[in-house]
Amino acid sequence: MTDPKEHRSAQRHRLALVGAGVMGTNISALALGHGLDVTLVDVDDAILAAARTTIRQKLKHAQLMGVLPADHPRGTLRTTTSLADTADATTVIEAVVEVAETKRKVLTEVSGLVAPGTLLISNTSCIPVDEMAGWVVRGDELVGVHFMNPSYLIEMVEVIRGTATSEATMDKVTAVLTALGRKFLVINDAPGFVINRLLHPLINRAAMLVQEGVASAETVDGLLEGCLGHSTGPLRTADLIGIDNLVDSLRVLHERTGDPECDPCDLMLQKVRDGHHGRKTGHGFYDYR
Ligand SMILES: NC(=O)c1ccc[n+]([C@@H]2O[C@H](COP(=O)([O-])OP(=O)(O)OC[C@H]3O[C@@H](n4cnc5c(N)ncnc54)[C@H](O)[C@@H]3O)[C@@H](O)[C@H]2O)c1
Repeated sequence: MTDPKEHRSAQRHRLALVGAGVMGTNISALALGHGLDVTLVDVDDAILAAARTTIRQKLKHAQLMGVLPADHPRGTLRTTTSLADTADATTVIEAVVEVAETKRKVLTEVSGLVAPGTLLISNTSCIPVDEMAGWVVRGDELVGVHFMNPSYLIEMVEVIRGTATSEATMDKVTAVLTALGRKFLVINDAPGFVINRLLHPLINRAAMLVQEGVASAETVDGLLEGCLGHSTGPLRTADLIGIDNLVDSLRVLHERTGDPECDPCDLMLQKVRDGHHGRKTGHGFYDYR
């Protein structure tokens, strides 16, 4: 049975999510499944209609996998194209594309709309929190939370504390992540944080091996799964993340670290030009059609 205290705690949070793509739909399903009401914002109604279908499928999947609180009443989903509808949220999660200019616009506008004390989370993959803190009205209320994909299946998240992030903000993010049933580890700020500073160059290198004809995608993944115990190889992971998002994230990393391993390889760039972005378009390193 649902613990009434747990349910009341979920009702205390009003979540707004900006960006209804791969991660916006993942985090919405996680939140709704844990009883939190969600306002989901994106730029047009067609994206929001597709997102509603995806969220329904993800909730069904999460339920079948037994990862949602049993008998927990679901939260309510509201979708909108107006950022002004984030104004009454207690927490806003930004999950738009990994392009600094887009994140800057959204974060600046949202931070001007919400009341002081509203928790601002960015689901950034690589853009440092300190960089984003300069774009918002109250940098101490911003924190990075790197939710994993699929968000409802992977319990652990990476929390990035910026230089300005206050203790009160850390208390609020702890409360939200607890309501979402997530475990977390806190790290200091840096481009790509821990996970993507390690994962993204690995994926780039794996794609380079395919590009150079050393091995097929299946073989690269098969070796990392069979020899190193990865649950899914780097190229299947690339298809799940979205190759367009990976290329954007690698560019962010390359610009900010100068690491040549983060310069996106030709094969990934070609896949983006061809519209082969991975699972979300039906084709990437593998065919899903
Ligand atoms: N894909 C992953 O596995 C993954 C994992 C962790 C973190 N992230 C990060 O999460 C964020 C979102 O990634 P994604 O994979 O969901 O990207 P996506 O491309 O699937 O979705 C991004 C969404 O943002 C929307 N958007 C763009 N500009 C907007 C605006 N001004 N207002 C409202 N919505 C806007 C787009 O229409 C799109 O629906 C990125 O920062 C990414 O790096 C991604």
